[in-house]
Amino acid sequence: MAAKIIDGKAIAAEVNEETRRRVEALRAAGRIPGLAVVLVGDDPASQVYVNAKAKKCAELGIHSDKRVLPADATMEQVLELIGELNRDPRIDGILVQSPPPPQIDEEKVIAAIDPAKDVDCFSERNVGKLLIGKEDGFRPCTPWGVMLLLEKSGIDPAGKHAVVIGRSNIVGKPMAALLMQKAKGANATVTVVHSGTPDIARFTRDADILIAAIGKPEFVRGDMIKPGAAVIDVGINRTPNPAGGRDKLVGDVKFDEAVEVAGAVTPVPGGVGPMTIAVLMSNAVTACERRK
Ligand SMILES: Nc1nc2c(c(=O)[nH]1)N[C@@H](CN(C=O)c1ccc(C(=O)N[C@@H](CCC(=O)O)C(=O)O)cc1)CN2
Repeated sequence: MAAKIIDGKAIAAEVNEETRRRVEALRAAGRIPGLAVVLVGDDPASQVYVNAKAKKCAELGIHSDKRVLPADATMEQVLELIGELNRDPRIDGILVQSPPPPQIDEEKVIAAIDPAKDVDCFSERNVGKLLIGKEDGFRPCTPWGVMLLLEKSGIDPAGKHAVVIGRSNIVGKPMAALLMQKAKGANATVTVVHSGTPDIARFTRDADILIAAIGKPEFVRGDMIKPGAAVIDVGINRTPNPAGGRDKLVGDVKFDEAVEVAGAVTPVPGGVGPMTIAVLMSNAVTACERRK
């Protein structure tokens, strides 16, 4: 039987509706949440994402401040801008679109963001809070988006074997931390596999929940999936369109094969991507709600 297709757009719309209500309540109290989105350079995919963030802010009533620095911007310029945004009382959340150009030390830039405005949850302080289960930091956008997709699709990780493919700071590591947390909607037994793991399929075939975040187009094939598993595809890979025109988007999972084996699967596009932006919006509003 073909797998259930998890509709990330529909679930993101539910999350956004809740965020819109919170914005309305803040505005009624004379407060307007503000999000600053910093793009260094002109990477086409990053431009798509920052524009999508600004558009979603406008839809939800969040003030957005998009700042674009040239591809040859210096560390000093980026740090000066972060300092300005840290001090700006209209700005509750700040993010720097990743990846920045090579001359920019991303770790130093993240460290310069006021942790109370770090709505990406990339800073050492907020990642630390996440690891120890403190809830006064922020929820990492893509991994928390995955947790919501599971919850809203009726997939409870408790007692299940979750396998995360990939160990990036943005997705793999926080994803594993969230899934293993002793909390309602989590409590999974987690394995993380990565480029240094021999025979990845040996682990993925045992996964009740498989999260693919390795950045390799269609890496997960049907024969790597346990029948009935939930397969969440975090990958967004751009490949040339054989028919010409715009690049084709493919995930880290070979969708046509996965759909024949899995119990549930997310598509690309329209799966995890919209959730990333929905959680970011929610985090920006949380930052505003917390501000004295
Ligand atoms: N500072 C950050 N940088 C990056 C993050 C992040 O969370 N914070 N994540 C990714 C990019 N990203 C958000 O920034 C992101 C990626 C994809 C989508 C999305 O909605 N994708 C659509 C397809 C859109 C398209 O490319 O045409 C989908 O999957 O349906 C949203 C956000 C790396 N950088």
